Amino acid sequence: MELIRRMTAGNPGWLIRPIAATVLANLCGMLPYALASLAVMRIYEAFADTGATLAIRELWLLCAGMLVSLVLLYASESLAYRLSFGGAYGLAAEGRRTLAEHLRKLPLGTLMRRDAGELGNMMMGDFAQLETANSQLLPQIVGGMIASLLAVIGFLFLDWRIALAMIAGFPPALLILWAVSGLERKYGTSHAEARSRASSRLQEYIQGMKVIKAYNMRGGNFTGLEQAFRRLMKESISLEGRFGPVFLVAIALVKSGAAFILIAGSYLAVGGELSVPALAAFLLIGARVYEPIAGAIFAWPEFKYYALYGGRIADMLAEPAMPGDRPSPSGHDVEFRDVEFGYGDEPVLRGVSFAVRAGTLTAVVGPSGSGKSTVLKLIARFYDPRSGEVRIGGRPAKEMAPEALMQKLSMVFQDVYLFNDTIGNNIRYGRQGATQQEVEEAARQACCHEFISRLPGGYDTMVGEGGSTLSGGEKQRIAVARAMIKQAPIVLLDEATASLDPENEAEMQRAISRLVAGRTVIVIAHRLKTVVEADRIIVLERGKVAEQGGHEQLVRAGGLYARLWRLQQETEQWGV
Ligand SMILES: Nc1ncnc2c1ncn2[C@@H]1O[C@H](COP(=O)(O)OP(=O)(O)OP(=O)(O)O)[C@@H](O)[C@H]1O
Repeated sequence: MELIRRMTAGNPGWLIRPIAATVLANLCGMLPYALASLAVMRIYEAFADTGATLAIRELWLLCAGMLVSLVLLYASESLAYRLSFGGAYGLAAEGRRTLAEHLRKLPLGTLMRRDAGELGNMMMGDFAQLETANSQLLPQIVGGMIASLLAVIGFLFLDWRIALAMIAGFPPALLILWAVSGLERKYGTSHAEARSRASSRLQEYIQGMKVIKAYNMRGGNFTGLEQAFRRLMKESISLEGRFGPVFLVAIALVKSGAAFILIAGSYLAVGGELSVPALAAFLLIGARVYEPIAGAIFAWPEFKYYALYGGRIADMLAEPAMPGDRPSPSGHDVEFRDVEFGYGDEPVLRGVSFAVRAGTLTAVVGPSGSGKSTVLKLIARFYDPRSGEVRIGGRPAKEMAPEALMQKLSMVFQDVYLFNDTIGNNIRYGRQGATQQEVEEAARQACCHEFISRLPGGYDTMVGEGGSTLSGGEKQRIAVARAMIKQAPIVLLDEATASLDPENEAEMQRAISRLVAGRTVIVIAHRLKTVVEADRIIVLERGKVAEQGGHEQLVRAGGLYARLWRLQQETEQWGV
């Protein structure tokens, strides 16, 4: 059951029809042999000295039955083939959709614990392994088992002694397979890990190509990648080398049953207890049974190996989604109450408390690493605090459905990500279903309409993955347009530190002043103007609120803010 759960990534229903069709195909596969054996027996009885006459009509009927059974065999096998592939690919498509949806609901912390390439591998590679396993290996295994079971049951009715001879090699074969299954899982897990690691390292290598070229990196810089490939090679050889011979022995033992049929059958035939055609029929059907079992034995370890990938997907799906199902409240104020938080063991925010009134502008300042971005991430519920509370509109954020909370928030972070889609659609991600006019209006407000209109494809121009075809300033303004079209009442903003050219800088400032007008704004401030105009300034130092208040008040207090202020006047930048 656990194996099925893993192989179907939690959706076993998808395999019922393909398995039923495979069973049907195997039943149909036995039919021509059973009818042929019956015909041979009738002919033998007629010519042997038994006094029976040859029933031509019955023979014709048997021949017709064989023809029909061949047609049925073709029809059922093609049905099983279609359903197996349809089921396996449908299962993978549905599984990928479910996993993508689930990832969206997970806390960012859960995702961050994973290796960068692992989720991509899981989404494409692991599901591809399940496709192969469910479309090719599973029918082979199920078919093999059904065929052998039916043959053994049939033989038991005809002659239990022959049936026992037929399966004489099964118990030692099963014993061997059972004995190695623990070891096989161990080496299989190790191989799957090596494969996934090699894939992640390769992905990292390709993604970092810009830096690799820029710094002319080679040789020793890629020992990690080389080691990952070397380990994969060793694990592959070890897996095949260790277990291949074991399976060959198990198959030889199973097939040794044909020799036992011959010995036991000959003995019975000499004693007059078994007719020669019955012996021939047993050998004919017996040989037909061993092939699918051999196929199943070969497919089984591979299938179990793929189940490791299914297990990784099932484990990911079992990761708890972010809790909270209440709608967001109507208020737009934000409050931190004694918030403690850390990404790992080390605390990053330590007892942070502050309140932001609705419709005001609050600037968060502090030295690099003091926890400013973390504060914004907790408001957006990328993470939940370890203790204390983040409250929005007077209610704990962690009780709210993440989707409901997101409708209240617009975010513009420094590392703007644009999807590999048109510029228009990238703005429309802010509000699905927005009309072209609304998109253009948002772009005008965000001071990017002009440069978009100058592009050859206008709003239909494709943006490279990650926004690689646009300048830093253009990307930021598109992000502002995306936030603008959302019309959310709370805006979280991380001002750009990267210096833009004066024209871009002025446009960006204008775009942002339009975005924040009349909203609750919490901004990581890097610019003098923003700090001075803020209704309230929160000064963070090593994860604690060192001071808070208005600009004049904090300058007079002569604390950290006053020091930062003096430094800022020399460097023109906050967050020193
Ligand atoms: N995803 C993460 N995993 C682990 N540690 C993190 C993560 N993000 C931030 N940190 C750590 O948390 C601390 C606070 O980081 P944060 O980004 O909130 O600081 P910041 O004040 O915004 O810094 P900066 O002004 O340099 O952007 C830092 O020590 C940082 O190394």
